[in-house]
Amino acid sequence: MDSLLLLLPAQRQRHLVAAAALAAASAAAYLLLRRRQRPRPPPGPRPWPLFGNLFNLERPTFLVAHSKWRRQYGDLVSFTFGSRRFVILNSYAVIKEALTSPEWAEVFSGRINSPFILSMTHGKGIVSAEGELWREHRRFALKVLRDFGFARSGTEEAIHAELAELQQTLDAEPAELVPRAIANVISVLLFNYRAGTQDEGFTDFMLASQENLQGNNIGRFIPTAFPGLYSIPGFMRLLQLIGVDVFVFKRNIEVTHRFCRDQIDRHRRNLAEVSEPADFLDAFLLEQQRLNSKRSDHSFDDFQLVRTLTELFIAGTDTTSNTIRWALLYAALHPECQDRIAAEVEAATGNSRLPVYRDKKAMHFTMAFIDEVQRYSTLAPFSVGHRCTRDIRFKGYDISSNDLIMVNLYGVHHDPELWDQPEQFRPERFINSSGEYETSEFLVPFSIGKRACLGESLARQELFLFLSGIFQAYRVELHKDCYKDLKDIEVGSAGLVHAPGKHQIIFHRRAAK
Ligand code: HEM
Repeated sequence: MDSLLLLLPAQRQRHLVAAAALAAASAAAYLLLRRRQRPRPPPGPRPWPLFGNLFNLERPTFLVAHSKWRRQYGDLVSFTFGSRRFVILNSYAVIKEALTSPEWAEVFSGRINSPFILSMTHGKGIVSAEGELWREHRRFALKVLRDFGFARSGTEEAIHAELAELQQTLDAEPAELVPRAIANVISVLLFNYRAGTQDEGFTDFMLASQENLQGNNIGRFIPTAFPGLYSIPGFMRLLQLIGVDVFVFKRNIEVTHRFCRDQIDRHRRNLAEVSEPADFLDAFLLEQQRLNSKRSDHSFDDFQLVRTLTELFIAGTDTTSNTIRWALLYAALHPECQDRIAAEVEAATGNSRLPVYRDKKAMHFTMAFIDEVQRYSTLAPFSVGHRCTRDIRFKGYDISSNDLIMVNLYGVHHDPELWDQPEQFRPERFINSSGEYETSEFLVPFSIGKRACLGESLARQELFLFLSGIFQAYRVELHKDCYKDLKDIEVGSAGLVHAPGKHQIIFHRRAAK
């Protein structure tokens, strides 16, 4: 080869050597670039072909992610389920950076883009919407609900109507009555509709919402986790036929949509007589009417309304009522807490009236107890799934816009670097050295950033009024047969909502002093 080269004129020799060097450099650069460009997802357990990490998903995953995976892989973890990758934001620092920093907050504000979910939601509503549609309707909902008195007396009135009834009846049918009372509060705000216990349509609506938030049957995740299988015509029906209930989510959504459509029809029939909106639905229809008279290309259409009502109802019922279930459970396990709350209510009200929201200023222990319940139980352990609106490189790892982002709020609330003995239930951690209630930056049950819970002020008001009102009237006890299952009760469900396991609370009426 060398001798052949020497036969060529000197200039040709130089050209050939230069060309060979160039080719070698290009090949090296190409290989390096390919290596660089191969996506580098956050670390996590090794996936199996086809199934991903299905077999690594010990339940409940949020407990594992917080303790085992964080130790093994760190603050950013990924795993796959089917063909979808999940990325867990696994520490407070990473969550704060992703959801609130000017650089990342907007990018991390997307929602899941699964074709199955989109076939039901069409990307409408607030929870499921993205971009300008989401911003416009989040703003509208916040304004309307604030006008109706989120955190003001309008809501207090609706809560008091339920509370007064609970104080009379709770010892009769407790498991059924608290969720119904909470559902009625949001129903009055949305539809100006308060359901009785015999209202079957409302009960179906409640149960369908409940099942979609709490259910953890694996079948319902299949169409989202395996979009490829979902798009094979008839495959989902085949799974359904062999007993895998892939359509439970869809059936429940249809029940909730039907209920909302009936409410819309009822309101529309009376709209001509409405000058001041009595509820959210009226306010939306009036806005729709106003926009219709100006232009046709607005986003206040009927399906957007159906989705918004459904989402507000679902988001506003099971969340608050399960937080109250956790609170009653911990109060039963720590009886001194309920006595201290009852004493604070008595000092504030003389037990001659129901508690009002401004009483909270003097009820330090009650506020600390509620914070501790929210920390310890963490009702939405992984928040609601987010998505990045574009492919990004974040903290040295690649995250695709198709990845589902899980925000490990449970991990934050049980992080030993942030809390002293986090596995102990201890409301006093929220009482400062002056004996006053003081919350913590690290308590984030409603999440943080642009997507943070829209109903936070309503939820806070409900938790305070319902709990202080219940302990004003009752002392609670866990049924003695439940103690043997206490561990399972406390681990609870592993759906979107973390609900306590099945148990029974007994209500004893407090003796009037
Ligand atoms: C104790 C009760 C509640 C808890 C713990 C809770 C928690 C949460 C969490 C963690 C999120 C997800 C935030 C995110 O994606 O980063 C959320 C979103 C949301 N919540 Fe709540 N929530 C509660 C009550 C309510 C109530 C009463 C309403 C009723 C109006 C409500 C309406 C919403 C809505 C509409 C969203 C979606 C916001 C958006 O996507 O822009 N929530 N909530």
